[in-house]
Amino acid sequence: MIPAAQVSAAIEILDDLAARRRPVADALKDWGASHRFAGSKDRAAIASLVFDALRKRASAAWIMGSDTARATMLGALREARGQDAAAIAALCTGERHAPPPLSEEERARLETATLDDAPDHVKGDYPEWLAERFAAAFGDRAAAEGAALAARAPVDLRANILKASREQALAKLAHLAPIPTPLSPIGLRIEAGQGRGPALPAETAYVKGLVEPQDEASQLAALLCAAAPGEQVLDLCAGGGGKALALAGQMHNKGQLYAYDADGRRLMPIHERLERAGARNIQVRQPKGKADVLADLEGRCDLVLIDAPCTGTGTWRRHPDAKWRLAPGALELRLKEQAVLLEQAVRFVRPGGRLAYVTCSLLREENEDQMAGFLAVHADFAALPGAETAERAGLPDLARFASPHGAGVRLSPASSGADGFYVCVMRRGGNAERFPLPARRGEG
Ligand SMILES: C[S@@+](CC[C@H](N)C(=O)[O-])C[C@H]1O[C@@H](n2cnc3c(N)ncnc32)[C@H](O)[C@@H]1O
Repeated sequence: MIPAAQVSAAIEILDDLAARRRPVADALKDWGASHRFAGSKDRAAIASLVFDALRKRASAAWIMGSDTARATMLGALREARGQDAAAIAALCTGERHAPPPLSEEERARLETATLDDAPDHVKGDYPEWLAERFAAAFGDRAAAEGAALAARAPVDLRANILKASREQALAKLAHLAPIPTPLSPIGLRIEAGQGRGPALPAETAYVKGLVEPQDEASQLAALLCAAAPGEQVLDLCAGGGGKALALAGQMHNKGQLYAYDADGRRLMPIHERLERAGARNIQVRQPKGKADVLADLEGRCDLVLIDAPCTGTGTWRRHPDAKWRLAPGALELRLKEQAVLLEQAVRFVRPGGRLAYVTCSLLREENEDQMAGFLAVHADFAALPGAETAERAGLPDLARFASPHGAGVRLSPASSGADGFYVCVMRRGGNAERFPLPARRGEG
């Protein structure tokens, strides 16, 4: 397909999304099924255009003065890809499946429209209903934070230190030109291009378990829990096991990690991942109807991790359709689930043990406010200041990400280049001496 035809296809898919309000992956899949002539490179290019249009949906519509699929795509070619009016006009010839030519108004807008007078939620490409919450989280940096969440994300990998050091993983993947991540001592980064990312499942380093895909912020969230070899750890929301695998690495396969999730189906990928990673200290606890499958862990855990269900506002770079599909009701639901989980976790934390609460959200209600609510009724828990959490995890550089709004550490793409994440480690009253010092990081 010629590039202009790819743009036409992207506009068609954006139209479909607007009409049916469904996940972008479904719309792309359906388009592929009904256009079998399109090869994998074309599909990847079209998907990339659609994703860019979704990332910049509000700002593109603002500069074009319209929120039709065509206007959004044309505006995004400028806003996301830096194409000028002449380059966009050259695509819109109306010939051979190309979009129809630019109207005079479209051309003028592409040449001169600016975001100068746009409100923050347009400058930052986030939903208007979240404007107040972004302002509460970031003050006058809300638009800049939103804009960073509307950029493309790099591909981050975690070196699986059970099998290889970061240096060894970098060498094995040298043909992909990875660089070390700036904050995680075990991360590798492959910068984002416009096309397809690396075909990771075909890489020997991946097949052999030397690396796992994991955003740098998610790696840091696990590292900040400072799980130590020999500990008893419960991952209460283990899902596909991303954090559990990182924790097993920290523990050097020593001690025991219990991986549980209320939704047993979400645990399914974990078994194959454990195998590949060579993680031998993880016991998967599958939910079994009403049975209390974690009863034996009561009061025994050195560390309980809640990787909580959340709005995912911190991961919008990777899921740009999610920000427009997020509804206020979903936020309310997540807040309730988080509060329930915090209560459920309490019974497993031994005196002197830690409770780590993690979200990939940037909203205060899901983070600092949720912690304040919990701590207000659990006097036996105390939040470690963000700087101390960083220090104890052997990552003193992260002290600068201590949340300005309360307990915990907050990362965002604008502040750190990684996804948005929030981590709060709390200690339960008791023998503080037993809080172990972290193991040395990065050992192969
Ligand atoms: C953010 S995801 C976990 C991601 C996972 N830890 C990872 O790193 O790949 C949140 C998980 O919490 C689970 N969950 C929600 N409520 C729960 C509850 N009350 N008890 C246990 N798990 C719950 C969901 O099923 C979901 O898999």
